[in-house]
Amino acid sequence: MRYLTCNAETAIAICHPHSPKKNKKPASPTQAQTVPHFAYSDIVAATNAFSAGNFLGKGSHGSVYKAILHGGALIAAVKKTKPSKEIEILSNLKSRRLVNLIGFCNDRTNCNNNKLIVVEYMPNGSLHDLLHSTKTVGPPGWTARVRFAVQVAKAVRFLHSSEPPVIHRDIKSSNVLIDQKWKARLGDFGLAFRGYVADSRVPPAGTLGYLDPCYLAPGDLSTKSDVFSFGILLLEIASGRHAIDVRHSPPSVLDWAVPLVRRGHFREICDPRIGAPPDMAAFRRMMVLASRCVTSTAERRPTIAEVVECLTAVKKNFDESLMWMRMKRSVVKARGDWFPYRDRSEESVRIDKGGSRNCRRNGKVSSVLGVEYDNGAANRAVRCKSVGSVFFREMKINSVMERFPNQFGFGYRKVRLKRSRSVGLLEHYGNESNTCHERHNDTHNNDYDRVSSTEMEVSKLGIVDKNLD
Ligand SMILES: Nc1ncnc2c1ncn2[C@@H]1O[C@H](COP(=O)(O)OP(=O)(O)OP(=O)(O)O)[C@@H](O)[C@H]1O
Repeated sequence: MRYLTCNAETAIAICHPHSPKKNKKPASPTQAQTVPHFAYSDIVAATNAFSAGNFLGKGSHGSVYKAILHGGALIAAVKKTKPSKEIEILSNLKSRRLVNLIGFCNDRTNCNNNKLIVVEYMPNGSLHDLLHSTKTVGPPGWTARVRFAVQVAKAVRFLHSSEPPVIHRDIKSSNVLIDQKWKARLGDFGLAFRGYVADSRVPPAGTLGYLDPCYLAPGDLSTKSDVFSFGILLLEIASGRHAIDVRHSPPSVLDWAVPLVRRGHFREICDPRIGAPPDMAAFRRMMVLASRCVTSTAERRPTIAEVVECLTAVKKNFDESLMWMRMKRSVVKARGDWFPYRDRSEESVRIDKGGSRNCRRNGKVSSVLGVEYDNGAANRAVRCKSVGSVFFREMKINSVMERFPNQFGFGYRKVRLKRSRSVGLLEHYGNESNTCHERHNDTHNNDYDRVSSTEMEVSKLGIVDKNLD
């Protein structure tokens, strides 16, 4: 449901919030790429006469239908569009982050003075449905959510950095569609504005709950209005709450979440259906970012480029944390009865080796020669299912360990065995002050490798082989 609608005929004012280029004209229609025109009869045939079977969803301008064109070679979505600049704007934009324009149909008699717009078909529905529909398999997990957020932010960054800039003005979860590769794309340019903002005469428009409160008059339009809507979307993604939901008090996700961020109650914001995020520190950064996006002073909001940068870092942290969790799990899985978990009387080493072809192939656990300690304790090590060597090569272990002390809290250390270049987890149950030398007998090269004992003592967080960085 849209809050206000746009009179698109007035939507060609020329300005920019930060670097006004008043004399710069928008691209003329001739500069726009030629957009294929479809005959109405072709659209009717492609949508099976707008049958219920082809129905995809309903928006404020009408229904959206799946269209099978060119004898099945092209699958598209057809929707009605009000007289607006949507086709002109979309014809000048092409990005894998957007739901791109394929063509249009402009049959005045059949379309009731509206145009039919043919866009790329997104088989996995909208982000709104994924987050809120009870019909879908289950709500997306944290990795998918952050990935979607990064992808949408990149779409907005693409729009804002276009020449002239495009302001979407209707960023919301139902306008984020999921493609066949489960990547998020930004669609619905019915309210989009293309040009430089200073002389804007476009009446404010947007959707209730996502609309920037600073955007009260045409002259208030800026790229920061999109940043505000994106901030609301980010809160929605994190909490699984609708932007406005009258079943809650307060109904607005903004009024509910921002005070929680201020009080530092980040866990309460997390969508209860999917539990805690893999990296709480990164989640906190994400929520602080969302709060900055929705701040009431537009100038204090970050640019979308900053948003992309921050979210990309959050995504990386989430990925790394999940990798550690998986690694831990695989180590625990590999633990045999012969290796008592709770026996902390001696030190022990487990090696999750990424380099063994044998392990990768059959996933079997094999024992390796273990560890020699200065205190002479006999220890055993187990090498378990490989979790991928490429990933490890990219890891900056030092920084990872600093960032995720909790990951190491119960005794795992990540090590790389120098000569074999394999990567392993070292489980360190004994006295922290013990000096530990690891001897690893690789089944393939029979090399004995040593992990520096000094580095093991570097910090309580863990030990790191210097060569890793
Ligand atoms: N390209 C597409 N591919 C697949 N499904 C689509 C596509 N575009 C829209 N849909 C479906 O149709 C529904 C309606 O889309 P539409 O863009 O018309 O409206 P909306 O964004 O939900 O609301 P509003 O018109 O108020 O912005 C979407 O929620 C989505 O499920």
